[in-house]
Amino acid sequence: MSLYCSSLGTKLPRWGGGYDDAFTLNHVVKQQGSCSTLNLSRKHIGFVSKFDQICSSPVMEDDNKELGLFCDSEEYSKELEFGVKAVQMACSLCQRVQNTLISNTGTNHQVKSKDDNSPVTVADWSVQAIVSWMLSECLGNENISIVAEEDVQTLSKANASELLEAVVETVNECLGEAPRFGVQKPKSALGTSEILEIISRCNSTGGPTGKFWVLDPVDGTLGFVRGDQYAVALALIEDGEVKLGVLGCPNYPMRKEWLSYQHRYHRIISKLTPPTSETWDKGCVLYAKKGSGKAWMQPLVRPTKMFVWPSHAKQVSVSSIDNPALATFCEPVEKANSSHSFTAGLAQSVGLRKQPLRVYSMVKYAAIARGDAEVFMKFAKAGYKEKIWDHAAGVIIIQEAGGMVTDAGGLPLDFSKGLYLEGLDRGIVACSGATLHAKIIHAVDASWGSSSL
Ligand SMILES: Nc1ncnc2c1ncn2[C@@H]1O[C@H](COP(=O)(O)OS(=O)(=O)O)[C@@H](OP(=O)(O)O)[C@H]1O
Ligand SMILES: [Mg+2]
Ligand SMILES: [Mg+2]
Ligand SMILES: [Mg+2]
Repeated sequence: MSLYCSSLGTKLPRWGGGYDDAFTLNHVVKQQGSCSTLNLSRKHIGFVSKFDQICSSPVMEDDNKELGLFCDSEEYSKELEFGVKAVQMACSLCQRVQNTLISNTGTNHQVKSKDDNSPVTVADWSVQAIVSWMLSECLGNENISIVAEEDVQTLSKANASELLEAVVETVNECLGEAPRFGVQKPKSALGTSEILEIISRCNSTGGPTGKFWVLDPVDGTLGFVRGDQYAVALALIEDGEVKLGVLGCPNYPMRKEWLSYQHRYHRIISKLTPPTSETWDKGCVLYAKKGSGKAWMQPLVRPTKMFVWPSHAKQVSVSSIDNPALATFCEPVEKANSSHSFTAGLAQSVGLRKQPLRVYSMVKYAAIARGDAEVFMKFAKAGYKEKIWDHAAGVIIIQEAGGMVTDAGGLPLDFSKGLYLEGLDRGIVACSGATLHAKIIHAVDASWGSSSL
């Protein structure tokens, strides 16, 4: 493997490991055409200048070994690449399904109700099939273990043949597009039993050891069926720690103010910018790798365009606002999912003055990571156990973008205990910075006793 370097980057303002004299080495380009950015501390600066001098000429493999850095920076790089490709493909699938749902060309069989009355749609199962297929196909069948939200019980029922047919058609239509994302499509269309097997293969139960993926195929399904915000969330966990997060937000608006338009949003946007417009109006995929100190955002791949990894990514970081009066806090839309009255009390005691931004799905995590909001709080009813797929991708992306995510006791969320965030203290608090976070944690303690939660 040869590496080429074209420029020495800027001094980093912040360095996760505590170094204050670190640099970014930009544009290290592998022969295969994939790029990465490395963070180098003072002790590596000799190599940086060496790279700078040999600009555009190959670095010998021995140099790479000596640096010992490329191994680090390349850890999980294949997983990240195919995780992002899978989420990009899934977003494109979801957009098609949501368009048919809200234009009423979709029929009732595309949405079902689960035992807990929450909705599940053709898109939830189809995305789970696509991501499961992609990861197995591109990263090797034997290594893949996936924890995911959906199972095939409803789909396999005798009276669900129309639903199953719709899933098979949606999955194959999406796979037909695989070459646009740099992935070979299957030689022939996948059959019904194959698709059921691919979906049900995502039956890992997580835990403290080993490597597994965590997938929420459509997070905020309620928002999805209402033509509003939703997300596709994929994370990689190893030995109980989230290592990668990828969050697709197909309806994330170009202007943050439009986040609060809720279901009216879709109609407004389609009037302002018709889908044929050359200017892309909405949608992004965010991703981050543990310990990199960076989170990235890509636009969604436009229909008919080719996806080239990792081009067009832009770094995102959290807001610098730490004055509660200027901060925006977000929370779930549904009162059943988080107590609006408890967070209203907290907001008042902390001095958050703006109206809460109620948004479906992990788009709330995306809003914090992009710097469009400063606080996210969720306080579910007593007895509700938060699932790992509802948080893993969002947590790592906020952390790498410079923010903080803990439970209401100030402890990190524990992804090592299986399907649930066992031991979660009261609720989840995500903030752009430590000042706001400390104020909220303090306020929770002060008002918890008098709450009805
Ligand atoms: N009772 C209860 N309390 C708390 N949380 C619950 C509850 N029931 C479900 N869920 C999970 O909430 C996920 C959706 O969260 P949101 O933040 O999008 O909520 S909201 O729709 O905006 O109200 C939702 O994710 P999806 O099922 O992927 O949409 C659920 O996993
Ligand atoms: Mg969810
Ligand atoms: Mg879901
Ligand atoms: Mg669900």
